Amino acid sequence: MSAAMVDLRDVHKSFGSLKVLRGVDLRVARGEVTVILGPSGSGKSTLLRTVNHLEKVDSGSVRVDGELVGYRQSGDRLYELREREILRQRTRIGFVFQHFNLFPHLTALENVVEAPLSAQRRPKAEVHRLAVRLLDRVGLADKKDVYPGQLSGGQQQRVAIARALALEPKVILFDEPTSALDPELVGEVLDVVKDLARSGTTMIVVTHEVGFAREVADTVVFMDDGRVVEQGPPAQVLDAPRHERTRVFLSKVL
Ligand SMILES: Nc1ncnc2c1ncn2[C@@H]1O[C@H](COP(=O)(O)OP(=O)(O)OP(=O)(O)O)[C@@H](O)[C@H]1O
Repeated sequence: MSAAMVDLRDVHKSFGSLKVLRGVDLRVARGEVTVILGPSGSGKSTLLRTVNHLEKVDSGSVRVDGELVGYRQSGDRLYELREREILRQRTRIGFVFQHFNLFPHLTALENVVEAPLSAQRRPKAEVHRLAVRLLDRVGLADKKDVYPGQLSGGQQQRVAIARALALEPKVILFDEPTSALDPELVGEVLDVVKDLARSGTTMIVVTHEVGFAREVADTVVFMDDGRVVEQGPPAQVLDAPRHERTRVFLSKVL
C-alpha cells in the first residue's frame, strides 16, 4: 500500500489509435498541491479523468488513499467495480470542471447540498449548515439563494468549489478551473484555490496559470505527448528546467 494520497503507476490510455497517455507515473502526497502544465493535447485532462475513473485506463493502476480506483483485485485479476461502487469512490474525489457544470434549476445552496444529500445520505440540517459555511468560505454567503444564471462565471466556479468541498473529499481535481473565465474573474477563483492549499487540501490542478503554479504548487509536473517529461518543485521545473521541451513550452507561455 502506498503512503501517497494519489498514486498512478504506468498508466496507459488510447482513444482508438491515438495514444494519449504513454506510461504515466504520478504520486501526490497528502496535503500537497500538484500543478500539471503542458501543451494542448498532451493528455492533462485525460490523466485527471483517470483519477476518478471518468476515463478507464487501458493498463496501469490508479490508487486514491491506498484504494484501487474503478477495480477490485482478486489474485492476479482485476474486476471492474459496479457502478454504485464507482459512484461511492467518486464522492471522495472532488472534481472542478472548466465549465462549472452547476444545476441551473437549483440555487447556489441547493447545488452544494445536492450530492451530500443524495449520494452520501447525510442528515439535511447538518448538510445545510455545512453548505452555508462553505459558501461563506468562498465569499458567497450572500448568494446562497441565487440561481447560477444570475451569477458571474467566477462566482459560479466558486459555488462549484464549495460543492466539491461539501463531499469532504480526500483530493480535489481541478481541470483548467479558470480557462472559461473573463480575465478579471480569474484572480477571485485562484484566491479560493490558494486558500484551500494553505489549509492542507490535497489537490491536482491542471492549469495554464504559471504564476499560480509558482506560488502554490509543491510539485509542478510538465507533460508532453502523453508522458511526464519533468517534475519537481516550482523553482526547479519553472526556473531551471532540465528538458528542452519544458524550456520551449515555458518560453511560449511566460
Ligand atoms: N473521449 C475522447 N475520444 C477521442 N479522443 C479524445 C477523447 N478525449 C481526449 N481525446 C484526445 O486526446 C488528446 C489529449 O486530450 P486532453 O484533453 O487530455 O489534452 P490536454 O493536455 O488536457 O489539452 P488541453 O490543454 O487542450 O485541454 C487530444 O488529442 C484529444 O483530442
